[in-house]
Amino acid sequence: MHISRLALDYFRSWDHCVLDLGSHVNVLFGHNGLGKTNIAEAVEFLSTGSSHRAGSSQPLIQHGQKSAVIRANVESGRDVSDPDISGSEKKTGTKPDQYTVTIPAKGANRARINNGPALYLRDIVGNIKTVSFTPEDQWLISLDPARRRSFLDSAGSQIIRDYFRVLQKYAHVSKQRSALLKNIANRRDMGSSTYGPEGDSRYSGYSSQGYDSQSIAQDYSSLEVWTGQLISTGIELTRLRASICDQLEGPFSRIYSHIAGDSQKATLKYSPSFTEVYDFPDDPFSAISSHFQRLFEGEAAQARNLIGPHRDDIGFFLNSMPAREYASNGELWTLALALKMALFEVLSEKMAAGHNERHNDTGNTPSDSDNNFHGTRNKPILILDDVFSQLDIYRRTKIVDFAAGQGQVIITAASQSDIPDEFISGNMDTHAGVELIDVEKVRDNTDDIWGG
Ligand SMILES: Nc1ncnc2c1ncn2[C@@H]1O[C@H](COP(=O)(O)OP(=O)(O)OP(=O)(O)O)[C@@H](O)[C@H]1O
Repeated sequence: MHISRLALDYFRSWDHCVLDLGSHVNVLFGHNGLGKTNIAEAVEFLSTGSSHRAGSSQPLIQHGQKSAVIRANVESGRDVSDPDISGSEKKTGTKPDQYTVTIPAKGANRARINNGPALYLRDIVGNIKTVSFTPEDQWLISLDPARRRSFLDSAGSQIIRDYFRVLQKYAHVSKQRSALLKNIANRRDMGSSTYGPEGDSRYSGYSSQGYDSQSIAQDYSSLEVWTGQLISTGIELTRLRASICDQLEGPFSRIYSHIAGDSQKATLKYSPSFTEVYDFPDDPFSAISSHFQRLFEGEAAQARNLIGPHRDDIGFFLNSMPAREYASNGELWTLALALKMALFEVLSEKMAAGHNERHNDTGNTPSDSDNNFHGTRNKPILILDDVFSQLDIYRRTKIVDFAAGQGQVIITAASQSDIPDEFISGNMDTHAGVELIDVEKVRDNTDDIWGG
């Protein structure tokens, strides 16, 4: 799988840009602040529906614009006999699929494949598989849990088809519930006297001033509804995340030992907020519901959801010791590299399995062109965003070795001298050549030459 052409309109610093990419190594170079990472980020967003640099899609839209658009021609080497993934027409050639994603300042993100119907972003997330290595990886294991959740979400959205939908639903429910808790907290603050209609202890703490018993009852029943939805969606998300961690753990441990030496044992452990999903696997709902009841006073006082998958984490252990507390900087880096490489391996296996399934379904044997494509077709796109200037020679070599013989690789660097020689000279075990892309020239290219 690779992107042969990428076009951006009003995406971050780009007014318009059209960029042709090669099927193997693409080196995007140019001075600081030119927009290289923005290009890599657009590919990441197309793939995962999120960006490791932004908590929402708002910063992706150029200042002052109403929307941003990402378009990509995606070559997946689909057979002539494979159904068109947009469902709109039967393909008769090997034309790429054209993906278009529109990110509006207001309203839901929209997507389209070829001339198919308008879709939601969630309908296409995970179709284009990518794994990004970024300078921020050095903090992935050691700093705040939000980074590890973001990794889990990016991995989950690509490994499990339904993951992104469940994640979006959970985010929505969690936002509604915390807004309601804020209302409750505000109303409680409106006065000091305690109000308890018909002596119902559930309402203790509510103020009687400016807040009638009907509103209190309404708040309370809304809270029960949102709590129920938070629990059921949260259980679903927890189970999906547990499955993602299960799938990553084996490759992660093996790859870490391969890099750091056989005596070094690294493990990872999913640490869900809803521990009840493990403690009461048959019926976690009632146990979590009781937990929420016990937390009500705290939630109302702090006006936020105190438990749920938005508090999840992954623990990393090195020789049974928690890596956050014991690992050296170098080891933390290596753990992150091994984690990303493990994701790459899991995604490659999924792609190969999907490819074989399609052939089994159609009864077709792979064509010659398919066999030629096979090496890159079943590999995610590898994004190496400004990593080489940050890495020591040992880890640089590990990444170079890893990228050799993979599918499409998109590398960004401020200077060509940051790129290891192996990439520039193209003497790796490559399927195609190396494209050197001067981003300054891309910036100059504002004509709309998108041809599809
Ligand atoms: N929403 C936005 N609207 C306009 N400009 C933006 C927006 N978001 C980011 N930028 C600009 O994009 C530029 C950064 O681009 P990017 O991070 O891609 O640079 P880079 O070429 O990767 O640089 P470096 O080599 O320093 O990493 C900054 O000048 C920033 O101000």
